[in-house]
Amino acid sequence: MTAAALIVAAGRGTRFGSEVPKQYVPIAGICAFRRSVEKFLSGGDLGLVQAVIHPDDAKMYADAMAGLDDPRLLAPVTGGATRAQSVLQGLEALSGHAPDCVLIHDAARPFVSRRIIRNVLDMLQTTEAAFAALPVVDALWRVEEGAAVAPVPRDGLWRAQTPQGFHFQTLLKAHRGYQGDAADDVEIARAAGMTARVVEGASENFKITTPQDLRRAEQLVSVL
Ligand SMILES: Nc1ccn([C@@H]2O[C@H](COP(=O)(O)OP(=O)(O)OP(=O)(O)O)[C@@H](O)[C@H]2O)c(=O)n1
Ligand SMILES: C[C@](O)(CO)[C@H](O)COP(=O)(O)O
Repeated sequence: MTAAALIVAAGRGTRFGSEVPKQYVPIAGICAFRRSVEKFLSGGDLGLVQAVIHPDDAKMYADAMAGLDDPRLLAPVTGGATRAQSVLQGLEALSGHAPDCVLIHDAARPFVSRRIIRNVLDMLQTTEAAFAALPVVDALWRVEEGAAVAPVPRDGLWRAQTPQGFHFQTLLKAHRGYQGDAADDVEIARAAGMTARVVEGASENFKITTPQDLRRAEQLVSVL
């Protein structure tokens, strides 16, 4: 089974709020985007790695990936205004290479492990879609005006992460037929009738969304 990774990095990081988009902000000298790309290039199970970037970021991308001379890393393509559009652009770019499956990953999740990548790939041997996620363990409350108003049952609730893996042709067809944005690619796959199975993620595989997440990333790197 041939596999490609698609790493989406065309977002603007509005919640993070820095001038440099969060995926290019250094974490102990190496940005999240490069850390993510390196993780998928290591281990040798991904035949191709396709990055999707914002049209304004070509120079930052070149600087971030400087010295990464792995022929499996394809030239980046530009994304769109929504994450779903960016993924579709990446899938179209990969379609000429016709991989059997694709693992889609947020550039902003730099601490994905080899274990998770391997387990998502392994799950794709027996199912058409598989994604990393963690079960919700805390009590959930609906809060209004700063006060708890109703408990929300947490049974069966999982927090989605990436990578999210799919049989390539089925996902490409699903994306081409999908209108609007989506929380993630599992939503698009399910809308097309695919079954998506869960693989255990990890708390370290968090997404850098706010400046607080960057501080957490710096702390994590300091103890690795
Ligand atoms: N149009 C978009 C939007 C998002 N992404 C990517 O999707 C991943 C997850 O998205 P998120 O954390 O929401 O990133 P941003 O959209 O950049 O953040 P924000 O919503 O705060 O603006 C990121 O790696 C981001 O670069 C993308 O490629 N294209
Ligand atoms: C795809 C994702 O990372 C799954 O957790 C997530 O949906 C990305 O964006 P969000 O806007 O932070 O939900």
